[in-house]
Amino acid sequence: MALLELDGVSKAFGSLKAVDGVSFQVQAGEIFGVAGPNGSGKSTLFNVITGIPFGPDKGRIRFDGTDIHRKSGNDIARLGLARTFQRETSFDGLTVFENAVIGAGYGGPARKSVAVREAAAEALEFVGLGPAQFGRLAGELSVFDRKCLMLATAIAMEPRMLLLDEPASSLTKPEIETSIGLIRRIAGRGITIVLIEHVLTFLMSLSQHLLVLNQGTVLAAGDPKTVISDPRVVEAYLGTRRPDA
Ligand SMILES: Nc1ncnc2c1ncn2[C@@H]1O[C@H](COP(=O)(O)OP(=O)(O)OP(=O)(O)O)[C@@H](O)[C@H]1O
Repeated sequence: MALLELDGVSKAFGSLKAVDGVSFQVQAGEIFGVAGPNGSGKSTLFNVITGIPFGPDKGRIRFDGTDIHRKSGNDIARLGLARTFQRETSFDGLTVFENAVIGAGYGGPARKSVAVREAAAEALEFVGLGPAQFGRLAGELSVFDRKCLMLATAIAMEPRMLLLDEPASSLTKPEIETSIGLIRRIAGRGITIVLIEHVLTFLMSLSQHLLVLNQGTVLAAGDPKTVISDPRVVEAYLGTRRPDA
């Protein structure tokens, strides 16, 4: 059974159909890539799946067999579905450790405070933010470290599925390489990953399945190599150029 199933999901802003009748399935254990030109509806898709900040207008979304399209973001997170955001998002006036503690306390079944603190510390060290960083204010971190903190906060929730919205944006090439390794290690923890990314090489090196959105609808989906060779994808994504970057 698929871990995540979307069936005819739509979200409009006034007359703009940002997501328009989208259907797909994500299997447990895979890394599933989502690509598409600017404004094609990728982030809106994540918003409606997670209910943060809004759910869909129409359609059905099932997570591990449970209908989630009418649930609150809070309830969806507690079922084991976490997300990160395109922009580095943290409580900048709190420390690195306090941010991760919020994630650890938010998801999963109620845990004792010692277990919450252990989960927070483990998640931070997992992403490379060691104890020396725990007391720093989140707002003082570099872009890369803030992205790592956002990942740690999500991992600390111990989700079954993690939705990553452009984790490589604003990163240098070496940082992108580190991120690829980190995402593989997150998948290695048994967390199913859905990944939005503009950098196609990043998506290609990580994804077992690839879906391309265009103007809110699914343009192509399937094996990544087949999908990026599809002439409709080449045209929609990069004009007449081959999508090689
Ligand atoms: N809250 C909102 N209110 C009004 N319009 C919105 C809102 N959020 C998104 N849109 C519009 O919906 C469309 C899809 O936006 P979305 O951010 O989902 O695209 P995207 O594929 O993630 O784009 P990008 O790659 O640039 O991040 C765009 O036309 C956008 O302007």
